[in-house]
Amino acid sequence: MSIIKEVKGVLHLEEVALPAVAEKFATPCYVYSRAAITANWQAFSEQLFNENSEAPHKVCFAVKANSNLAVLQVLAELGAGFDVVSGGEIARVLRAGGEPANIVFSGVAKSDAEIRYALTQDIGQFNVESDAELERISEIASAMNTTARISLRVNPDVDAKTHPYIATGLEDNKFGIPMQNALTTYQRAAVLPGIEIVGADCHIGSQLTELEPFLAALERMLALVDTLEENGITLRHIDMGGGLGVTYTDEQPPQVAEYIQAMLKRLQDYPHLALYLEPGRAIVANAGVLLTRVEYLKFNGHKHFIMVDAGMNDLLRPALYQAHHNIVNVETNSSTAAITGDVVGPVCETGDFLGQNRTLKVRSGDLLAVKSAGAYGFTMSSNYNTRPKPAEVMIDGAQMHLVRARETLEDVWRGETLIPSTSLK
Ligand SMILES: Cc1ncc(COP(=O)(O)O)c(C=O)c1O
Ligand SMILES: N[C@@H](CCCC[NH3+])C(=O)O
Repeated sequence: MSIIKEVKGVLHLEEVALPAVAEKFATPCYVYSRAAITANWQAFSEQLFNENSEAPHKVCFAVKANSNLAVLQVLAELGAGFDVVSGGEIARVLRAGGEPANIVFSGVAKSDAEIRYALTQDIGQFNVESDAELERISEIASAMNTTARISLRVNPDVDAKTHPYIATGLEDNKFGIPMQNALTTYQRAAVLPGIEIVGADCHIGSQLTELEPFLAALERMLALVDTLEENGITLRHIDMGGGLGVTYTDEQPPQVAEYIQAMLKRLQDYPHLALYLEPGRAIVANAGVLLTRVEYLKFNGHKHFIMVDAGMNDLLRPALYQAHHNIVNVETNSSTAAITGDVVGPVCETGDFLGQNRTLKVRSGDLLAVKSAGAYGFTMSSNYNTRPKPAEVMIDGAQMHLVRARETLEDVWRGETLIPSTSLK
């Protein structure tokens, strides 16, 4: 869903003019649209939760994409489940009103404390990523006199055809249990105390723009389901992870309906199996922008630089994955000539850019919007260069809610202490 509208030369999110947000909350600043998050969620829920479906399908929002409490609250109120990867993310979901039973817990290195916390909160299931983790969950659950519901996260060895840093389902990746070992690990899980097998899980990567890798992974997972069945292990659901891509520039990922219907069609032969999904990016990426202001323009004789007040510490994706985010003027600027140059931040790194080779009509003081910044934006931000993290604002119709205040310097160095002074002798 396109959330940004131009009204008389000024960009709006829902009914709010973006310059008003910048004026009130300063820049840089993340701005999210509640309506867009809701619509993106509904695209999933309409496919999975309709009158024709009786299977208890679940959509578990991948919290790592955007863990702002208000974002989680909006989704919890819509009935979302949550895919988490840390004890901290479990705590956030609970704080935002999410149901423990709707939480699935992924991650390759869950600590004792995290496992204990998840069991205490009685979360829906652990997505177990190794034999060693399975043994540890069994020990802890047994000692706590409880049972952990588990799925094994299996690595289906499918090429997701995405950036290598965000492909997770290849043999070489650290994620999941190799498919050829899955039966043995399930058989072990079946006899371990404190363990209840409920499903199987995979996640092959992020920002997938083709349907084919999802369907290839599904085939491999269903072959595993058959093998398990032959060996007396019956699953209740199959979790196909997240990964559906979005349009940053001209990508044409499958529509949510097409993606889900293709999987449901294949699952018709398995009426007892519910489908779980873990979308992150598809729910929030295009529901948010990063607002930033131009500080200076510089021309070094052969190249233009547009220096803005947001850097790689605020939005890491361009530096880390050479990701392309469209960058646009918030107010039409007709009085200035266009320049082509790199949009760079204040951080002392050559890789600190938000966009390269962009053509914009800009002057110092102009407001820019970095689009599609709602996923893996704020959640990947840092305090590098002692830069306070930006504010986050949720737009809801004509209202703007500050849902996270910009950090102060005290926030940035909280917990640090000085050592007693040493005097020179
Ligand atoms: C286990 C797991 N589930 C879900 C997701 C969400 O992925 P996406 O944001 O691409 O939907 C990820 C991130 O790649 C993940 O690692
Ligand atoms: N952080 C990545 C997505 C990775 C998802 C984690 N498995 C991105 O910004 O595209």
